[in-house]
Amino acid sequence: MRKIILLGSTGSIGTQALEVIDANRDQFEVVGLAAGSNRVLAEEQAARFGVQHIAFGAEQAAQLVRDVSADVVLNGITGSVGLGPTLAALDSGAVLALANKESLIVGGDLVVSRAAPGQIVPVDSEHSAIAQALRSGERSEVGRLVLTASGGPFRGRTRESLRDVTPQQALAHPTWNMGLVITTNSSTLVNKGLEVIEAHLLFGVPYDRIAVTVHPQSIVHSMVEFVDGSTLAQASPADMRLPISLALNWPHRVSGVGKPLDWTTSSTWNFEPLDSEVFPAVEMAKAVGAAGRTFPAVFNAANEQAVLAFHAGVIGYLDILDVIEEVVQRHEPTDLSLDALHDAEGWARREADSVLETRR
Ligand SMILES: NC(=O)C1=CN([C@@H]2O[C@H](COP(=O)(O)OP(=O)(O)OC[C@H]3O[C@@H](n4cnc5c(N)ncnc54)[C@H](OP(=O)(O)O)[C@@H]3O)[C@@H](O)[C@H]2O)C=CC1
Ligand SMILES: CC(=O)[C@@H](O)[C@H](O)COP(=O)(O)O
Ligand SMILES: [Mn+2]
Repeated sequence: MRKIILLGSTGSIGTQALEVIDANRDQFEVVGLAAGSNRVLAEEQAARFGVQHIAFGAEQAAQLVRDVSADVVLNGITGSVGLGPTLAALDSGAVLALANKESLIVGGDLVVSRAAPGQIVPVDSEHSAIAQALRSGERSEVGRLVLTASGGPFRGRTRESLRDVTPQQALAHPTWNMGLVITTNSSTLVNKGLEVIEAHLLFGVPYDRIAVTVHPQSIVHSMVEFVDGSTLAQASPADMRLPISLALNWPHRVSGVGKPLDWTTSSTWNFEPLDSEVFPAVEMAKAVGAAGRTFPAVFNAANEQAVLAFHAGVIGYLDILDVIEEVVQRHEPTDLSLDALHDAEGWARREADSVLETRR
């Protein structure tokens, strides 16, 4: 029986994790839950799963992780506010099932160096796919990692046609049902940019050997290319319960979590290059990832501010990337420490607010 602490229990990842656990109560026991502001749902979940420890907000979530013993901490909080809980999970010795990619990206080497080998198990579908493909080969035989991107709701559009995009249109993801921030990030391709940095940090592959291809069906979740020209791809229907369950039970699979692909009817899988002129986010993320230090934290913080401003009707859709670019250009990086991160993020949020103020 694995004891699970679930952070972000009220969100898309959190509720799907509880579905997996509910269907496999003989394998998993929830010993702690943390949420943000949705107290009603969190308390209902605690009652349903007999959970005694419940926390609200990121600081309480980190304290919960320090106080309650668990085998696995699933971090499904949104945003870089998840960094404290991520570090607490690593310090506790539990396996960290990581959906909250932002904490790894902003923390960079601070997070990686705190983790024991194999302690971080990715929940993000692309990184779960890569982790699965890597189980069968030597690391020295890896040529490239190829991340798939759905392309989002605006695939094929010109930049000019995106000027008047509404929040509702940006939230119409073609293949996944996710929270507001990641869905918006998928539409701008910022999500894929963050995932390139995430892949570099998780798998230690340099940025010039991490590629992105657009795959609108979201069936192939990513691939590993090996030095002999062979490629291993992981394929399954777009259902996050699969990578969630694998991370909770790593390295073992949980039977019957999802439906396999249907081979009795015709289907087509497409792959196409990313249009980096219209969607520059991946190239921007590669540059900030390679520059390192406080740059990834600033990139992420500026994006978080811009996304909220877009949904509040303060800025237009194209302003999201413009705000990030301007803030990143103005940044003077410092070496990584928790204090430096705190200062850089605070600076980036204030700077983003002042840039977006000029675009009202
Ligand atoms: N959804 C998906 O399919 C995927 C998600 N991810 C990643 O997983 C993470 C969660 O995404 P998703 O589930 O979609 O997001 P949601 O917006 O659906 O859920 C976010 C969760 O985080 C909680 N939360 C927000 N702020 C705080 C805070 N300050 N302190 C504590 N908890 C907080 C929310 O609580 P409340 O609702 O109570 O306020 C909610 O439980 C993100 O990092 C995302 O990038 C990665 C791959 C796929
Ligand atoms: C399900 C998942 O892992 C998301 O991060 C997904 O990748 C988003 O889809 P995009 O490929 O559109 O960013
Ligand atoms: Mn993903």
